[in-house]
Amino acid sequence: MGGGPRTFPGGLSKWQYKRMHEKLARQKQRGLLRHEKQLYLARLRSEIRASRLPAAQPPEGPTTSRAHISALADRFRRPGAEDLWNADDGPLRRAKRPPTGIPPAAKQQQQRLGSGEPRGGASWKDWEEEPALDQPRPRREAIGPGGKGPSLAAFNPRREYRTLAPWFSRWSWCPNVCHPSVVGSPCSENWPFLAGGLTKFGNGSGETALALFHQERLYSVAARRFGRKWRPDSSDEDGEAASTPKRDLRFGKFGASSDEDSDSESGHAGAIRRRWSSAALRNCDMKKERRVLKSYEEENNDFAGRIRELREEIRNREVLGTERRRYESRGESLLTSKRFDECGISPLTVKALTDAGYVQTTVVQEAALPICLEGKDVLVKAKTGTGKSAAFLLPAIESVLNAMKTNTNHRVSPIFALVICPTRELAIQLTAEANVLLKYHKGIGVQSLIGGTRFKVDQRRLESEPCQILVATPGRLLDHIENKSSFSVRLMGLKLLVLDEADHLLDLGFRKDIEKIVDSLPRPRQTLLFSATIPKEVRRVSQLVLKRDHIFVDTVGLGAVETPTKVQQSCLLVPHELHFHMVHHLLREHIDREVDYKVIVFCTTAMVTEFMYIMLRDLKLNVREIHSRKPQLYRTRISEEFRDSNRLILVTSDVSTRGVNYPDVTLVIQVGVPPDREHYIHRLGRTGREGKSGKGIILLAPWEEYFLNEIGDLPIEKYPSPDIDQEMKQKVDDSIKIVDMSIKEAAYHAWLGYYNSIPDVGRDKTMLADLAKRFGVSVGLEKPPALYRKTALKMGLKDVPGIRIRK
Ligand SMILES: Nc1ncnc2c1ncn2[C@@H]1O[C@H](COP(=O)(O)OP(=O)(O)OP(=O)(O)O)[C@@H](O)[C@H]1O
Repeated sequence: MGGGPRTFPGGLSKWQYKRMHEKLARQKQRGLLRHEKQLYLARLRSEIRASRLPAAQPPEGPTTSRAHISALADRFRRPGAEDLWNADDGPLRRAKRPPTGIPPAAKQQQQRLGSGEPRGGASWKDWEEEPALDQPRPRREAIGPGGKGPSLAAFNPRREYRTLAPWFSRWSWCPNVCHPSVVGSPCSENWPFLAGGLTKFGNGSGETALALFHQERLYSVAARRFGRKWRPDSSDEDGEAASTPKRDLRFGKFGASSDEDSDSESGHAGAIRRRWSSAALRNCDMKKERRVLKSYEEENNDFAGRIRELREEIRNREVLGTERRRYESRGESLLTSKRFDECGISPLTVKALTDAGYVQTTVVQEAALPICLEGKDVLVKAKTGTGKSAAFLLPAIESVLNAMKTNTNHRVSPIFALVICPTRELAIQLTAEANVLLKYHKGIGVQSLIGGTRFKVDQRRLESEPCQILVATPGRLLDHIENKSSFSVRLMGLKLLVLDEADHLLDLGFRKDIEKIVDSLPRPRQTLLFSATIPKEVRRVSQLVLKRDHIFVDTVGLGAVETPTKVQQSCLLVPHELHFHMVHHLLREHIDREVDYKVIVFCTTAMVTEFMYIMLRDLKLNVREIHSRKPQLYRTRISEEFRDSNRLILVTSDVSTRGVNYPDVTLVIQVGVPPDREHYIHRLGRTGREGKSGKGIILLAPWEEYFLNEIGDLPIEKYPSPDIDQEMKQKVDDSIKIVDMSIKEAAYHAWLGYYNSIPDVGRDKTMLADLAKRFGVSVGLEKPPALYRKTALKMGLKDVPGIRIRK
């Protein structure tokens, strides 16, 4: 006889029980197959629909190499695209210049101008003469003409880009930068020959010469990507590039994943051209085609046209520059003179906006709305609290209105607009804001799909109530896509996708989920990406979700301060042992000064947040907590309470870092290093919203001071170290004592895990263990609590002195 019980639940015999389970498994399998089939059919239908609407499709068929280069160049010419340069883009091609330091094309241009020849006739070949490709190239001089500064030929982007970028941006925002009156500008100091050349032509021809210079740089990079044949002399001053084996003919540098990079086919006579879909991020969505390289000159002979385009672009930049200066001269007032009724949005939406007190647009709304409403893909960067939410919700509503005109015969309406954001609080807030804007649009519904609620309840709500706009967090959204075929079918009608806090969503933590989600969405759609911070790496990845011809709207500006100017920022260095005392002191001080105080205290982890909350509550402060370990209903209730009240302190973790709009926050305290610069900016951005003033203090232990290098460009002052009187210190110590030992231990473990994940700290495990011990002492632990062996192994902390392992 086999082992195990002889009777099974329901009085079934072993075999009956087994058969019942097999039957259930078969049913499940069938269900899954059915689901897959539905998904497959839905995709087929969408493909067929898309093929019947050729105008809405991304361009098909092989692209010429010229168009490819031109597309690359286009990206580089967009305002703010300077930060797309890779560190290894290589040096510029050597430009042959007369000793006067004036570029040859510029010189000819000058002559043509003198003789009345049109400016647009300058040829690319005039500008540069390339030595024979297989000939050894002369080593470039390090000093520019006249020995005064670096020459164009000596320009090494790896080293010089940081110098050049602010100059470029200043030039791009300031049409007169090359005028003789600004000879002392960075342009003339760093690039005397260029500035000299440009000033001689006055403004207009300076533009052309500079455009040529710009184009030279664009094309040298494009050509370098195009293949070895067009790579310029790679030996730079330190000879590093020359000694490094270069990868040959390769395309698709933008955002190529590592396995794409290691494609062994590259490096042969034919180049592999890769075309990314605008919708999906996976390899399977990539087409490979072989083709023979044409000579570069053959493909680039319409230079007059290119120059005209570049001049057009420069003019646009000047207009944007004027706009920006106007904005700055208003003292960063949030609102512009443009009203919503001039934006081309539906009158019913305008009515709802007026009811909500929105009459004029904010700077970001003024800049982004027309482009979004045109149906273009957009990447928008604007400071925290400047009204980005409305800037994407309004186009979402418009796209639903447009879609509903043609899609009327559905029993359950498709989801036309999908907004994805990283946290539940933000999703709830956006849903509420969208509801306000939809006040007069009967029959259009917005719903949220977030974790922490019951799947079945969500499902019923989605099916029974109107939902043309969906605001979701990635995890729960993916859950529905993977487990509910009818939901995936509804998404097949999608017209607009928005990623709010896009940099965070495209960051490693969320990237996989976002890839899967984007994969399951229809391709002909508009995509909008919004954030207050867009780091360079994310900018590259974002290009895989956006169409090639997307527009980058940057209301912050390259090199400008990314934080609200009216927020006073300071930093306080205090040993760990005094962190909690110091937080209490800062809060007391602020409460005494501000009648209607509203403070957010950010802690590194959920458990440290809980510890801080219990301690401050015991110290009789009016305090609330929100973190990931609290149930969703509780989080929502506290979030609403904090939004609507004053004289309250919210202790929270990173769940409140991004997007959440709590009006009139007077102080933000950040305890410990944030995971990165972006977190610092977003946390700080909870105050000083809508152009109001506020204060931010970051409290660090002396060993955490290294983080200040990451935010060194922000206007942060040193906070004078306050004295904590003995009586207060004793009170805080007493409150620390009353916190439950299990919470203290959990806080220690969480702290250790958090700092272990920060590369700058987690590298040196012995030091980390020592610092964690000090943190443990600061929360009242006499000795560090033991870790599970498995956890210690995972964290690389096994056998590290100071780390105790549970027996
Ligand atoms: N046109 C407008 N007129 C008046 N107030 C506005 C306007 N647009 C937005 N606001 C207000 O500005 C505040 C900030 O808006 P919002 O939350 O959209 O900022 P955000 O840029 O998305 O911030 P974050 O980067 O933190 O997500 C909100 O209180 C909102 O009501």
